[in-house]
Amino acid sequence: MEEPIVKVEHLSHRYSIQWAVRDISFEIPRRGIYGLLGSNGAGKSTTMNIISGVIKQTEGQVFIKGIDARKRPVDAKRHIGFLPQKPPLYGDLTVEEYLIHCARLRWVADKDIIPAVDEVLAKCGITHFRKRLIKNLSGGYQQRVGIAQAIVHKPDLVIFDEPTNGLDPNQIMEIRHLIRDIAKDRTVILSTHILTEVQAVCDHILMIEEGKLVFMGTVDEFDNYIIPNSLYVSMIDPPVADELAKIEGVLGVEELGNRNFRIRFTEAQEVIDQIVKLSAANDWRLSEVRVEKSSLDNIFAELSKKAH
Ligand SMILES: Nc1ncnc2c1ncn2[C@@H]1O[C@H](COP(=O)(O)OP(=O)(O)OP(=O)(O)O)[C@@H](O)[C@H]1O
Repeated sequence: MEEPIVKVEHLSHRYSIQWAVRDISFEIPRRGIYGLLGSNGAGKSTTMNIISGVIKQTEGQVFIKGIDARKRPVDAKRHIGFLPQKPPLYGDLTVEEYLIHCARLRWVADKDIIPAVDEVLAKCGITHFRKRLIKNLSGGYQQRVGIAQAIVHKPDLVIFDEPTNGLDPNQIMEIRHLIRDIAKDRTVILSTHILTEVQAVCDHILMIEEGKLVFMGTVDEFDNYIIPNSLYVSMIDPPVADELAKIEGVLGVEELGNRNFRIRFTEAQEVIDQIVKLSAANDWRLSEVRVEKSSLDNIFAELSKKAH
C-alpha cells in the first residue's frame, strides 16, 4: 500500500513554557488541497514549520511519504516545498538568479537547473520578469516568486503559509488560481484564518484551535457538521410569538422584527407542515419559510467553542 504523503502522530510543540500545538494526529493520504484553518495564534504556522522541517517538534512524529522527518530530515525535505508566511526572498537578486540559487539548494542536478527554472517561471506567470530585481516587483508578483521557489524541485507536497495575506483582491484571485493549478499534480496544504479562502480553494479542511485539531473532513462535511436547527419564517399577518411557540416540535421562537421569526425545531419537516396548515386555517398569510443553514462562520464559532 502507498504511504500517505503526510502522517502526523501525537505532535506537540512548546515554546519555552507555552504549548503552541498539543497532541495533533492526522494523515493526508492522497492528492488535493488541504486547508489548515484556525484563528490567529491557533498553531497553524507552528504545525507547518514542523512538517516542513523548519523547527523540530517537542513531541510526536512526522512522516513524509513514510520517511521519519526527524531522523532523516534531508530525505524528507526533498519531497517538500514550503512558502513561509514571510517569503524568503532576496531583493537584490533577479528572479532568475534567485530561482537558480533555490534549485541548487534543493538538490536539483546541475544539468536540470535551467529547464526547471524555465518551467517554474512559465507555470507562475513570471517569465517576462526573469531579469527583474525581486525588490522591484509588486507584492503579488513577489508572492509568485515565493511560490516558484517552493515548487522548483517538483516536490510531491507543497505547503503554503497564509499565501494570500496582504494581497489585493485581484492578486488574491490570481494566486488562488495558481495554487489550484499547482495542486493538479501534487498535494497542497495551505494555512489561512479566512473561511472563504478555504471554501474557494480547498477540498479538505483541518481545523486547529488552541493547538488542538478540532475537525478534519471535506469542505462539504465541514459545512454540514452542524445540523441546521432553525427555520426562517415570514408572515404578512402573523400571530403573537407565543402562539407559534405552542406548535408541536417547536423549541423556541425569536422575533426578528418586520413580521419575521426564527423558529428552532426538533424535526424540520413536521414543524413546516404544521406552520403551513395553521397559516392556512388562521389566515396568517405565510410568505416565506426556509431551513437556515449554518454559515461557515457559525460553524467556525461552534467548533472553536468545542475546543475549549
Ligand atoms: N517563536 C515563538 N516563541 C514563542 N511563542 C511563539 C513563537 N511562535 C509562535 N508562538 C506562540 O505559539 C502560538 C501558536 O502560534 P502560531 O504562529 O503557530 O499560530 P498561527 O495559527 O499560525 O497564528 P497566526 O495566523 O497569527 O500566525 C501562539 O500563541 C504564538 O504566540
